Amino acid sequence: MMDPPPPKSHASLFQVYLRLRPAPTNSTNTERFLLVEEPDEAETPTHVTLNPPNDRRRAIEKFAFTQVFEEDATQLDLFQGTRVLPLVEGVLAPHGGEGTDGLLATLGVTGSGKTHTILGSRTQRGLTQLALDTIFRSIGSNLVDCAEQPSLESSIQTSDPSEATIYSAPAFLDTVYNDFRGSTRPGSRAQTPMTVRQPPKPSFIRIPMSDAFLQVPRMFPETPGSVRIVRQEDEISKITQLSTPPSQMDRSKWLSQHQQTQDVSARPKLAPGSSPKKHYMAPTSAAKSKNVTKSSPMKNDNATASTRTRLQRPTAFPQVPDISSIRASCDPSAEYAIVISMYEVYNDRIFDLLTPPIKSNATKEFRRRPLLFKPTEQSPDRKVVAGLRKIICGNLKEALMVLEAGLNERRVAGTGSNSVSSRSHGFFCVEIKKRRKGRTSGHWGSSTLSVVDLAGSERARDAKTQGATLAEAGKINESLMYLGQCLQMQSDMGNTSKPNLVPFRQCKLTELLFSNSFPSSSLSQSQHTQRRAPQKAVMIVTADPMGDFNATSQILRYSALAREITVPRIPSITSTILNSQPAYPNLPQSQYSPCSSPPLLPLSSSPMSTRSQPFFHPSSGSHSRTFSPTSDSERATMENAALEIARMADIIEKLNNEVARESEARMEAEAHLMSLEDRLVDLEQDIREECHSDFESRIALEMARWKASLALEQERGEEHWDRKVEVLSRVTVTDENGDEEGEEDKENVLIENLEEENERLRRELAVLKRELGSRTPSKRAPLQDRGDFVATVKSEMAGLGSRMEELRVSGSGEDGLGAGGSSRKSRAGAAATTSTGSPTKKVRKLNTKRWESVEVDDDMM
Ligand SMILES: Nc1ncnc2c1ncn2[C@@H]1O[C@H](COP(=O)(O)OP(=O)(O)OP(=O)(O)O)[C@@H](O)[C@H]1O
Repeated sequence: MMDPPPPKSHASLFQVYLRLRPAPTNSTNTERFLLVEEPDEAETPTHVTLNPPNDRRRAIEKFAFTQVFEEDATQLDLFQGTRVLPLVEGVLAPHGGEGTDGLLATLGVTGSGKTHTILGSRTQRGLTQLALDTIFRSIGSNLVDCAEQPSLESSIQTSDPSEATIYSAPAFLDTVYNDFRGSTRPGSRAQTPMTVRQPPKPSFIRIPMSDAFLQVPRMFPETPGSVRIVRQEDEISKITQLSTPPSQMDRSKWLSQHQQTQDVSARPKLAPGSSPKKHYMAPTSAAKSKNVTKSSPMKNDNATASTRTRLQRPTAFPQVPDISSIRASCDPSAEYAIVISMYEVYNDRIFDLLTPPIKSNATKEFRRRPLLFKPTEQSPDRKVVAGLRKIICGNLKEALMVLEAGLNERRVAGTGSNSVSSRSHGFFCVEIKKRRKGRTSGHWGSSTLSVVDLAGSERARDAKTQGATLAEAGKINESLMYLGQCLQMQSDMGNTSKPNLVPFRQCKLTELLFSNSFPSSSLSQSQHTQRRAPQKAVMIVTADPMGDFNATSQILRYSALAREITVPRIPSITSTILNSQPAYPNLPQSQYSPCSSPPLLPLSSSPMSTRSQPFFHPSSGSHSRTFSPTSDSERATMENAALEIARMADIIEKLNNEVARESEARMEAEAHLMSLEDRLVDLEQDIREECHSDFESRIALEMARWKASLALEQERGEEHWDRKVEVLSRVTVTDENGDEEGEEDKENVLIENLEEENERLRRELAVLKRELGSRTPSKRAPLQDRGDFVATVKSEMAGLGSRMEELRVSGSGEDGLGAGGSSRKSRAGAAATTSTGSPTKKVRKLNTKRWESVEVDDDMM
């Protein structure tokens, strides 16, 4: 017998429970590969054996869990058996002080019943609803009332370490549901989504998300990947079972009431198993948004409120199982507030499920902003999901409606393995805020119960997923692989409080699940904040004992608290030989049985796998053949052969496992690659759009700058030309003045020259006269006789005379006094010159006296 599972008080990070689901009604698989080991009397089962179907050569594995729940276990059994109550008490902290965080998660292959366990079904409450019910009833009158104390909202907001935005439930629900307050309409939990024909996608329909609350159409605008798609047949079958469970009321009455409110008759009735032909879907939010006119009291929602579709108000929730007798203790000296938040981890990013998506300017699509898991100013030592929207709930109904609103936003899709398959890891967090009673301004301490519905691991081949859904599956499998590594590490280490031994920082999911499992060791821990106790965590592994063998065995391998592997039985011929006489004299006889394999050591390295007792395939022993070796040597040969066969079988098994692992890893890698490609395309698109808008804004800026500088240049150019023209005109005026003066100067120079000439001639004349006077009378020839002299003097005098005349004419023209025949022409020219000349121009006048005296002298001669 395998070692017992660790005691319940064992300090593993997670208590791990296994729940087996009943076979689905449409299951064709009849071979059961998971067998529950009979417990000792008065004990609950804790071990299961995994028998490979149709292949007796494969190893038989045995797994230990904290407890195993068989197919007939009810939701209440789970609630009590998985010890949810101590988790609730941990967060309520009945003995004062800060509470202990609790984590309740489900893990399993797709379709194995995780969501059913944690969130329930149409008729049954899940562990989440049961935990909420317990919390509200246990706190009772110690719960604060936001309606009575409006300041509560802000005081809780101030104490919240996660940069959250906090609202009261009525304010939030007003923006989400129609007629939240007023309606008395007898509602059913199963109102029919509006039907819309949608031919292009024939095999799926879109409906609101939760099984438990099918009546609500989508709250927020449709976003890629955020729709819940289910096969119509499932949906029809669900709808026909909605509202009050038929077991609780007369079926015909229920049906007639149901038909009144649901209009089911409008839809085609499907035979069981027939494929859907017509399709309906909830109206798109864009279409519905036109009807939304009521203004929202919530900040930032007004912009989006107009584009959001409101949900139909649920009026009834399942009441089964009834846990009114179960109550957790709470701190009577404290007052409590219950604050709910919801988020999902999708493609390794965290998205708030209670904040509506925002329309992107670039892509015009509604998108959620991913949130960060980080330390904040008020929580430097612990990472928190920062920036969530949190809702203060005053009663169970409000909490359930908030839960429903969030579930509506969670990503789910129909796959080959599950018609309503979760495509993200959903986190539902109930924060218990607590402070001393009567301290109206006191700080609110807080501890959280997180309920996690993990997405199921799946094989692409079985799930028949492709494109984005396959890529999602790749991400899901990858994160579950990391989770598996962490869980394996905890089971291998037995008890580990050392965070560095558990590789939980590899992805968001494991960070969120494990980071509160270790006591904070941060040096930066504030003096005011107490060192928090590590969270208490419960993991419920769900499995279908007749489902996918490979996927189930893989999940069991890494989630079980302990594991033992036994090599397959030796062929019956060998066992028969060995039967006749013990072949292993060193081992006790008690370890053999007539049809057993040799006592090979288990293969697992798990601490619990060191025991040597093998366990056997149920069918072994029934095929024995007798063979009697004749001698010792034959017997020895046969023994060796048997050992060799066992060794070979072991190697083959290992190789088979290796191949299975490798092909699984390859598929995961391929899916991962596809998801990366998708992200790359998205990223490229975003970058292109960003560049485009950036480029456009730069061009616009440059254009504006260019126009401004052009205008400036033009202005400067004009100014420049104006100045040039001005300078030119000034220069022209100056030039004109300069010309007149030059002309005057020239004339003056000419006159001076003439005067000098005149003077010279006079002197020459005087010299000649003196020379003449000093000669003898005989030699003295009259001047008239001297032709050369007379001619020279006469011609010079005539030249001088004419030039003088010219000057006179010019001077008289200036004065306007001159007149007479030949000078008239030059006077006109002079007049033309003086018209542009300076008015102050003065022409020097010839000394006519001297000229006249020359003429007198000439006459004398
Ligand atoms: N214990 C159970 N009893 C009755 N029905 C069950 C049980 N477990 C699961 N089911 C049914 O099986 C179907 C699939 O279960 P569920 O959606 O909970 O699977 P899941 O593990 O959450 O799948 P996924 O990972 O794809 O989301 C549902 O219709 C659910 O009602």
